Amino acid sequence: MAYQHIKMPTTGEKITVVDGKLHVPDEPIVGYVEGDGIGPDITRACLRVWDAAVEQAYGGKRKIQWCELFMGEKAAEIYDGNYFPEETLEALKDLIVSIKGPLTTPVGGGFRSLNVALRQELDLYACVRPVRYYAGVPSPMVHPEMVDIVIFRENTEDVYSGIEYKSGTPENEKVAKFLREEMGAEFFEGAGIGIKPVSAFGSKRLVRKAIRYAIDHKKDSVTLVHKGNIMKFTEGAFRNWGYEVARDEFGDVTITEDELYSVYGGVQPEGKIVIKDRIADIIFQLLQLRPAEFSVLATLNLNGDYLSDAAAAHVGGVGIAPGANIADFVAVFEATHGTAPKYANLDKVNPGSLLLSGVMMLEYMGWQEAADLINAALTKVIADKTVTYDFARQMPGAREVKTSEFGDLLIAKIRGKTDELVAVAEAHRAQVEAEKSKLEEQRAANPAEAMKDAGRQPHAVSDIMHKVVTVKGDESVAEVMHMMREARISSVVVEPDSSGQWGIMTQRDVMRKIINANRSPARVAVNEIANRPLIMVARDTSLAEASTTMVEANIRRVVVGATGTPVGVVSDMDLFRTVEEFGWGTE
Ligand SMILES: NC(=O)C1=CN([C@@H]2O[C@H](COP(=O)(O)OP(=O)(O)OC[C@H]3O[C@@H](n4cnc5c(N)ncnc54)[C@H](OP(=O)(O)O)[C@@H]3O)[C@@H](O)[C@H]2O)C=CC1
Ligand SMILES: O=C(O)CCC(=O)C(=O)O
Ligand SMILES: [Mg+2]
Repeated sequence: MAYQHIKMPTTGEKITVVDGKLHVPDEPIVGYVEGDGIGPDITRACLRVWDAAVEQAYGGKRKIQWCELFMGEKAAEIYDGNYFPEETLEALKDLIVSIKGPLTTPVGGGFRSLNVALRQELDLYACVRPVRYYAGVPSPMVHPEMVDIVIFRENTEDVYSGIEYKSGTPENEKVAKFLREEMGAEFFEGAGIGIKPVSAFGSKRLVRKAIRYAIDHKKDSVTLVHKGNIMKFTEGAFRNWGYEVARDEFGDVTITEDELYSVYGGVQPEGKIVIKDRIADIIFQLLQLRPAEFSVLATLNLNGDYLSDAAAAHVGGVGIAPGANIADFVAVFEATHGTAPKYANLDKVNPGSLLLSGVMMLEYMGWQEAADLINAALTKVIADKTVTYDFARQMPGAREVKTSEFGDLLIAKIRGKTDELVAVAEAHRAQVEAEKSKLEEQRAANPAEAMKDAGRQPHAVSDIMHKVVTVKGDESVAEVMHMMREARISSVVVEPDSSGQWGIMTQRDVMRKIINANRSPARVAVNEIANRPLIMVARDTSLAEASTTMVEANIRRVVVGATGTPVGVVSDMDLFRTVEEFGWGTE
């Protein structure tokens, strides 16, 4: 394509997709947009640091060929009032990987957000925002080092879809009339109306990406964040679709939080990722008070927007909060913050957020060595207490430096010794791991307590069931009695007989059919005294329904089945204990 104002570098090659994988040449052409407000200041500093890191890491063998693209106020000047020229969109698609500074959006009127438009036009459906602690960064938290999360925010739907009808317009009146007269909705006269579309397609592809990330980066959990108690068919559906993706597409590597307690006694099995969910309001508190319990969060668009700025505050603020907008391959990296107009052109703000977005970009390109150098240098410069105003005002004894000076200091570190810096990063990782192991030990020692602690109330049999122990029908009762005593269990499930019926043998059966009958357990096969057919209930059976089943069938335990196979058992004692522990009923 012949560009009007974009100047493609004459050296370097474009990044391509070959056999479903990103192919990055040694001199890739990468797009960048300066952005508005503080954008030019931070972009200028970062370009120098990224180049220095690449040069240092690869001794000149690799080099990024930058191509400036135009959006926002600079574009409007060059393209005669057009803030988002068509050729910028084409170049972003063509170059595949780009990075951008923040862009201004007017509030309450004016043009729609260019940032949101960009994400929708390129279908950059995942907004990925890591939030982690760099040693020495000022924080209002007691243990900021425990914050190590990655937010996967759905980036194309929700209330950001732009389906809004301004109060007083004919369109608003038409929609209001339809909602009132045909849908029976009630709301105040003259209300502005916004629509919140959330689809299975949009939700599932986002959660799929989050789970794949968790697998690739060995993360231990993915938390679905939603306000599904209130917005049942949008936020609640997002949660349900998230669990569906995990179960249907990643069933071999994921377990639910329910199963963590009910099947695995709180001990996370090796290689399995726990899928859990939390309601959106409480997640803000949980991230502050119990950050070690979270690693990957999957959120809808609005919740993710709020949560990423709030989470950033735990580890130094938005000045150090990076992000990426990613489709299947095309990716546009950008800071979490905006244009901070009061600081524009003062050479004052922290370039850390854009800088670390560039680190994510280098990782996306597979240039990990350059990314590591920047991470390490940043840790060291912060440890030296030479920081921009935002950190300096919170760090006693710090020396405030300008944006450009901060860049110079980073470059000096990148060109200096880095072993020491890498050791700091590793020590941090070890500390986070140790905290997670401690939590796991606590969960395993007392799952009910951990469940209560995590704010979870058991509702269904799957929340409180124990894993079933299965025996063969031709084993002798004596052998199975030994095993039951050692394992401290009061029942076993018996494999299907010739007619395909599962059975159960309990301590009570041994009392009634062996001891009372004066028979020798060594001479009797389990099949002879097992009860068939087995009464099985589904995993989502409520505790009240399970209790009714036990009372009506005059049995003391129910077996929980999934697709016809027993997976757990719940006894009357389990119900008793749960009610005693967690309380029950509303009257
Ligand atoms: N992706 C994008 O392009 C985004 C664009 N925006 C747009 O940006 C404009 C301004 O939004 P606003 O709500 O003020 O939010 P901003 O994120 O631009 O700024 C809010 C405050 O955050 C702090 N801050 C932001 N960036 C930095 C930095 N690099 N270093 C240190 N501190 C920083 C400053 O805090 P303090 O005052 O305490 O020093 C600043 O006043 C709006 O038009 C908005 O639509 C907003 C978010 C994202
Ligand atoms: O587009 C904007 O102006 C704001 C977007 C935003 O806040 C975000 O993506 O985090
Ligand atoms: Mg935001």
